[in-house]
Amino acid sequence: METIDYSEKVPGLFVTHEAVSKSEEDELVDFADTQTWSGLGTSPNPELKRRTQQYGHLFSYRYRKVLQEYGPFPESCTFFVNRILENQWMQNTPNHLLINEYNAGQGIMPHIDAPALFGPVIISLSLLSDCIMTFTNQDQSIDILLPRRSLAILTLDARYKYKHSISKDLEETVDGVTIHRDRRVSFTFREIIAWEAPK
Ligand SMILES: O=C(O)CCC(=O)C(=O)O
Ligand SMILES: [Fe+2]
Repeated sequence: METIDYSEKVPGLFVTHEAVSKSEEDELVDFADTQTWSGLGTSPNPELKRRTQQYGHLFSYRYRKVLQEYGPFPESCTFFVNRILENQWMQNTPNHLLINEYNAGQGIMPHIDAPALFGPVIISLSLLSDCIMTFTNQDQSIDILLPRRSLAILTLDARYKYKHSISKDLEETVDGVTIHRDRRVSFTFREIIAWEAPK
């Protein structure tokens, strides 16, 4: 594992390479593929244009609030939750796991994860494919390579001031490195701090 500090480009952004091994990557993806995916017309969150799974709690994209507590994370993920705490990637035990699947040609629009609902650190594990995450802040746009099996750690400005997005492009270049997008599965761990935003 090696952590790259991108703070000079995007304050509060870190990327830890090889956060999981190849066999752990297989284990996590195999687990996800034995479970039911939602999105693309399937509830909950049928309106999403990509397939997702949620553990710990159920967040509704439509209503912008947490709807239900599911209980502990699946057994297959506990090794990684332990690693999160051992490395202090997050201070508190995550209570929400969002699995996103992006097939080639799928991305995610620029957004900031709801500041009122999710805690100060958002971490996202990239599996199966490299991708570029773009951080935008007013007129700045910074492309960051998230290699397969790396963990992106968003804190401070990277978490609260920059929007993050993933393009739909099948081929992209960052810092002279060209990547080819394939199916990507990400595991995003967050801490839910409130079920809905104060009115
Ligand atoms: O796929 C990722 O790494 C990021 C997902 C994300 O930004 C989100 O679901 O809020
Ligand atoms: Fe996000």
